[in-house]
Amino acid sequence: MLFETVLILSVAFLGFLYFLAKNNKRERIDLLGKHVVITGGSSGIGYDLSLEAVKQGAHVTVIARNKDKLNKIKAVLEEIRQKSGTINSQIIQVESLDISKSFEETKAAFERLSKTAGPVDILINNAGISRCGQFSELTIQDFEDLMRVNYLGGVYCTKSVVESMKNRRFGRILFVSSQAGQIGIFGYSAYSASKFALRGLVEALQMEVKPYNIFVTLSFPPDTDTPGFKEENITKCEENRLISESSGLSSSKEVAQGIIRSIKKGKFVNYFGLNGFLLCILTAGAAPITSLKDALLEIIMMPLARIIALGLLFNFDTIVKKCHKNKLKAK
Ligand SMILES: NC(=O)C1=CN([C@@H]2O[C@H](COP(=O)(O)OP(=O)(O)OC[C@H]3O[C@@H](n4cnc5c(N)ncnc54)[C@H](OP(=O)(O)O)[C@@H]3O)[C@@H](O)[C@H]2O)C=CC1
Ligand SMILES: CCCCCCCCCCCCCCCC(=O)[C@@H](N)CO
Repeated sequence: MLFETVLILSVAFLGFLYFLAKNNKRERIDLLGKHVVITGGSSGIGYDLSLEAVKQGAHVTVIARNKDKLNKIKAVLEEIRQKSGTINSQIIQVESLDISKSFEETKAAFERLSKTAGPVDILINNAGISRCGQFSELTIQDFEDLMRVNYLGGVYCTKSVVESMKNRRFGRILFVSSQAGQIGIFGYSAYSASKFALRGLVEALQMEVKPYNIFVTLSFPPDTDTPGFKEENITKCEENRLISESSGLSSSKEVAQGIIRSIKKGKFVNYFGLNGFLLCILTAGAAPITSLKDALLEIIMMPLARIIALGLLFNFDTIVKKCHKNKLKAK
């Protein structure tokens, strides 16, 4: 009797999850002929994203501020297009724009860019900056700058494309957050907050745009070897370096390829490596279900992820204590 009850309940539970997963099914797409806009596409992760998108046959628009860097990436992209020689009509364009300055300017730029390469099919909100330092050392300007670029910049760009996506009943939007947008760590009070903000935005936005066949993805890369990362390291405090190192260092190429894959599948979250997987389980919260397998893994593994996180937090506390002692000694 007990066996039968457990069996019936398990089947009912699996059926329920299967129904939920099916209800959230996301159509697979490819990039061929799509208009892909990449913010911050002139350096680091964005640079490799632009390369990958052109290789896969998309019309590519790169947005960033510095014109020299934009011209360089444009030349590289033109060369790839010529080598692959698949479609000569593939459009490549660059636009010098500060995404954090004003919504009106951003909107006008997107209107211009859509006239030449067609309405935006895929928007990759990648441009971002980082400032590392203890809360008492960071200035109010730091907090405002990070929020303006990492959060509001993404809002302005997304608002510039979402109406047209809704009208066309098609669109994919990805936001590059960070593992530091899943957990807060020493030195990242300003940075983590600006990346956590994206989570709330994306959960609400996804719920609103799902009926229009628009899917939104949050990407959580670990430390990645880029010009931005090298610059960040100059001022990085010991505590932050030691804690961040526990999640390893990725290459911008592997991160870019992972991001493109997850956009094509329409995943809600995009992670890298075992730590990235565990962090997504730990922070699944109210993330929408995208497959039966993912949902089962989350349900089964959440307690384990919490236990590992507690052990890790203990380790981080030890690092902070040690650094604190060393600083007192140095004084
Ligand atoms: N590298 C890492 O360790 C990790 C990075 N990330 C995130 O990934 C994203 C890319 O990082 P990464 O490749 O290291 O960055 P880089 O500093 O190497 O490149 C940043 C790009 O963004 C552009 N950009 C910066 N500010 C603006 C702005 N206000 N308006 C328009 N474009 C801007 C830059 O061009 P220009 O200066 O000419 O405007 C550049 O093209 C960021 O969101 C970052 O937070 C997440 C996890 C790890
Ligand atoms: C159950 C959980 C286990 C997982 C362990 C995870 C360890 C967390 C380490 C945090 C790494 C933060 C990297 C930030 C990168 C970044 O955004 C900047 N470099 C940007 O320039």
